[in-house]
Amino acid sequence: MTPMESSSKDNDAEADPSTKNEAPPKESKLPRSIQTAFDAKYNIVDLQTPLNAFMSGQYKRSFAYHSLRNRLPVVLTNVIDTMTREKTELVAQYASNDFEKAARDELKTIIGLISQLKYELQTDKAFHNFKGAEPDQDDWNNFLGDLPSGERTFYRGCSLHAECYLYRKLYSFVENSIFLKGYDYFAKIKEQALTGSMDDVLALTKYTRRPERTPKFFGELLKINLWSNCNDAASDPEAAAQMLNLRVLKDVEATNEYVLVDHAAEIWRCLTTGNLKKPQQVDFILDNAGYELFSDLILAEYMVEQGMATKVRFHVKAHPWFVTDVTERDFKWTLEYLSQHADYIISLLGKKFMQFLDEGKFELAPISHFWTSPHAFCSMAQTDPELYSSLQLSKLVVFKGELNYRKLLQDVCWASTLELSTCLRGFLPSNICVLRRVKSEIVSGLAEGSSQALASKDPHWMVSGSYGLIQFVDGAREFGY
Ligand SMILES: O=P(O)(O)OC[C@H]1O[C@](O)(CO)[C@@H](O)[C@@H]1O
Repeated sequence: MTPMESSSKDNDAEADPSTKNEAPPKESKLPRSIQTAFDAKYNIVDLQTPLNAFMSGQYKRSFAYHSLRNRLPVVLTNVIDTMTREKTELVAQYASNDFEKAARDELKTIIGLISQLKYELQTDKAFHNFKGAEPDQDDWNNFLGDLPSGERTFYRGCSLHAECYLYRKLYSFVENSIFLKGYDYFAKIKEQALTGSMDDVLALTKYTRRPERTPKFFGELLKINLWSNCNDAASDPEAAAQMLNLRVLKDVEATNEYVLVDHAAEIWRCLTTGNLKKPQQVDFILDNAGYELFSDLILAEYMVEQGMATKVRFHVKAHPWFVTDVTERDFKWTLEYLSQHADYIISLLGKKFMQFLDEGKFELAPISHFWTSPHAFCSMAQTDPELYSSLQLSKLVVFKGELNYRKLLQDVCWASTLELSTCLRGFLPSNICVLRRVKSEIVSGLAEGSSQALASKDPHWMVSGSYGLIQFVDGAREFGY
């Protein structure tokens, strides 16, 4: 992969190789000699991701390398374990008695395909075309075909492409099966993410039953929402303790020092000015299920009840994705679960959300394969003009989480001081809001000197998940929205 040329240089990226872009090496379990042999074999260079380059596994000191080497193989192993563990249950659920043996054999084949995928990941093999009945097959195959030949493998390519490819391939095995179509190997993890957080859910419910229409309270809700993205625990124990959901609710202001950019006032202004008699739609590009989705629903409820939105549209993933991302089934399951909960106040709220859905105050956007494609968002207007136009109808598009952020920034390590609006490279269907915990070396819009100061305080600040961003880009300034 060729680093993108640019004259601008982020000094902190150059100053100390042990700071800005270093992955957390302490999590590696491999002896040094084996790692070295691996690195030599696959041309891994002992560098951080250069400024203006795509994130890629070829840079050993990057989070991308760490993810490909240590995290993604574990994801695949866990899926294999889940399928093996649930074999009997799955066969009973998906095949009638007559087909039990055939279903068992198919499951075995799928497990074999996943092992093969893991092997390809671990030996930096080339991406393969999709050859089944995938509805988004043409788009994927064209995309893969257009990649420069040197960027078609897991470690040589942009890590956004590699990760998306991995999750898409994984689903294709189930999707192209005879018996297991529709099976979500991540479903139980997602359900547990909610059922295991009911104390947090109850606390947030109580916290938000006082309808304060003030910018201050709205700002608090944005922060609560930002920190609700907690599937990857922060590595800094002090920060981690601060970000526990209940702790956040106890004292939201105490998390301020971890919010690196806070554009809450602009977001408030965007939703409370203009012709409020006209219908006003807000779109949420969702991230994770569990407590995070619950806090999305709470934020959306607030927007609707305070007249900031007449409708909130939720965009979900077309299939299991990045482990905990919300699919349509997860969304509906969540509302169902809440509405039937034994706690009266939670069940009332669940029923209220369902009623919002019936009344059109909440809406599930049509399923789009764009969100599970490898494309950066700057290509949306060309690759999915329909989706782009539908977002143009929105007053505000809220992008949740790390992966959406990486796609907004094309997975490029821009200089940390570059404005978000510049990094979007023309993607601006409407006003944009970003709520994101920083988990990889992709960032924008920081004040001069800020990344250097953070790096000297915590060398892992970019990958720890301890810091967050609440960013806003004003679509009106560009297009008179
Ligand atoms: O759920 P989120 O916030 O999108 O985080 C998932 C992302 O974070 C990472 O764990 C770190 O970048 C990636 O593997 C993945 O892109």
